Amino acid sequence: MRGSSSVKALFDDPFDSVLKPPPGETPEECARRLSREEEALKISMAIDAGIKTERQLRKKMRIVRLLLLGQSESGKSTTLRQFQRLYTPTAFREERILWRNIIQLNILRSVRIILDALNRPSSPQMSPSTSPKSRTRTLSHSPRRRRVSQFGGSSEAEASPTREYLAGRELSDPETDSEEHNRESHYLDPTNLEALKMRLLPLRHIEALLIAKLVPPNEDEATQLGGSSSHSYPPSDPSLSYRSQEVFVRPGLGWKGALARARVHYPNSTCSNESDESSSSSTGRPTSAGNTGLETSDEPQEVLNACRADIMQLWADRGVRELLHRRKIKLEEHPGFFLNDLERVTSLKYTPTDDDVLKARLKTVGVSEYRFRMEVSTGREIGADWRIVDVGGSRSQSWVPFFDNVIFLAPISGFDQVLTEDRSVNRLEDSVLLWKALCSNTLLANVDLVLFLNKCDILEAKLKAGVRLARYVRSYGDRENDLDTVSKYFRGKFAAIHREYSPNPRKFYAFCTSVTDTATTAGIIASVRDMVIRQHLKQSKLM
Ligand SMILES: Nc1nc2c(ncn2[C@@H]2O[C@H](COP(=O)(O)OP(=O)(O)OP(=O)(O)O)[C@@H](O)[C@H]2O)c(=O)[nH]1
Ligand SMILES: [Mg+2]
Repeated sequence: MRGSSSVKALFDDPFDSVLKPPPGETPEECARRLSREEEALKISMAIDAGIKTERQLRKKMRIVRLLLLGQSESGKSTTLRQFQRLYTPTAFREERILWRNIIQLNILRSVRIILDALNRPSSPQMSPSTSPKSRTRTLSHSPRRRRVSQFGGSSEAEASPTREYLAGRELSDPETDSEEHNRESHYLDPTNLEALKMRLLPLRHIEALLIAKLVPPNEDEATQLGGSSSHSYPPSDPSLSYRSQEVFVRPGLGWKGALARARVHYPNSTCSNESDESSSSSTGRPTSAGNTGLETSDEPQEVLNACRADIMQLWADRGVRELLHRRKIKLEEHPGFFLNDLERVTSLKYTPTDDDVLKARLKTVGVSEYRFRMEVSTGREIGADWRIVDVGGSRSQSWVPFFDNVIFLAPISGFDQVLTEDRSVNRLEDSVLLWKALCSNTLLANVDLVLFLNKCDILEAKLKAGVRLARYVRSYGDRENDLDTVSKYFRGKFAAIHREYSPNPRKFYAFCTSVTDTATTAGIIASVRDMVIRQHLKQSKLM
């Protein structure tokens, strides 16, 4: 069968009929035809040569592949944004407006944390009625649990949380009392507090609206509410599970596109006062209705603007500050904290600045690759095409093993904090373990590692506020408790691990960074870029 079909194929060659000379061709016609064919062949060969040259050029222009690693909240996506800001400034500027929705979500999260603290009874050991300081002089406290709505709306307005709030009036705390803040702040009257909480109910609707806007329809799993962050260490109160969920995106779903396109229709848009914990995030999630939605695209900003005075009053309230302090909730240290910028960020004409975009928090889950060609000339043409891979931080080490360069981010300010995903693990300890695993990875044996000892600004603020590193890192001993000494100490420790665990001797670059700071980070990123390009040139044997 096979033989007969191949013989048949020879006779049926479609080229035969097309290429054979036309019947009755004269010698002159034949000469003209051959000349035309020769010309066509020359053109075809020129095109082939062009393609070959272009291929060779592309081969020469190596693609820079850079991997960002580090635990969740270490600053990987922020570092990526810094690259974008520096080397694709036009795209970065154009996308700034899309971050407004993320910043709105960040504000809503902060407000939710405060309201949850107000609505939620504390654990017995944290309550003022049982804390040693207050045992003799506060109101009695019932730890009975109640159902509360996400944004206020307590069904038992006079239950224990309000009492705890009131109890704060009778307590004095040296840390909060001495602050300048106390001169201006005062305690809200309980009735006013309840009224304020009610006025903030529309925020619940707005949060659901924004989540729907962020995620296209039918992709419910793409954006979820994850755990809380920035718990103090050691975890003194296991019941401190205030609802501080966080929105996160999976890569490749184009959340920016979704934000740019979506108008949202919320079927039951009245703000109910029912106490349903799950209503805003999952079951009550509004559905996107493309551009036919009822809401204006600016509705979240309008609502935030209308609630601005109330949010400011809530945040300035002395009772709230004391309650948060007792619960060890350091809101200012949470990523995406904008409550001190409310006047500006809730104005109707607000457009995020570069700094706002870097400060905003949007958790990444999974592995996302950002491809770009540097808009800004680097002085060398080679290595203009970059692929930066941002591995959504988790403690799992499922990162892609083959990369030319790796930046590892260790947020050294986390020495007194625990991980969001495992509250029994200290953040610094986790970073050290990840670094050790990275250094000893044989697949990355020939890759030079870059270490960013990140969040140095937060570290400095902590040290200046009197938090002693030696309390958490015993080996630190009685060295000076200042940024310079502490960062040198950390650098030495990380360098020693690198030396000990690297399969082969290799170079090691360490920088103390605050990647939200544009001025200092620009220089560091330029050095990293040059270093990465140099390495590629070396690998291409061009140097
Ligand atoms: N103050 C300060 N904030 C920082 C610094 N680096 C990052 N942040 C903030 O910390 C938060 C977390 O940073 P991300 O870049 O989202 O962290 P990530 O490593 O990508 O985290 P995942 O997406 O969970 O893996 C953001 O709100 C940043 O603005 C820093 O050096 N200083
Ligand atoms: Mg990220």
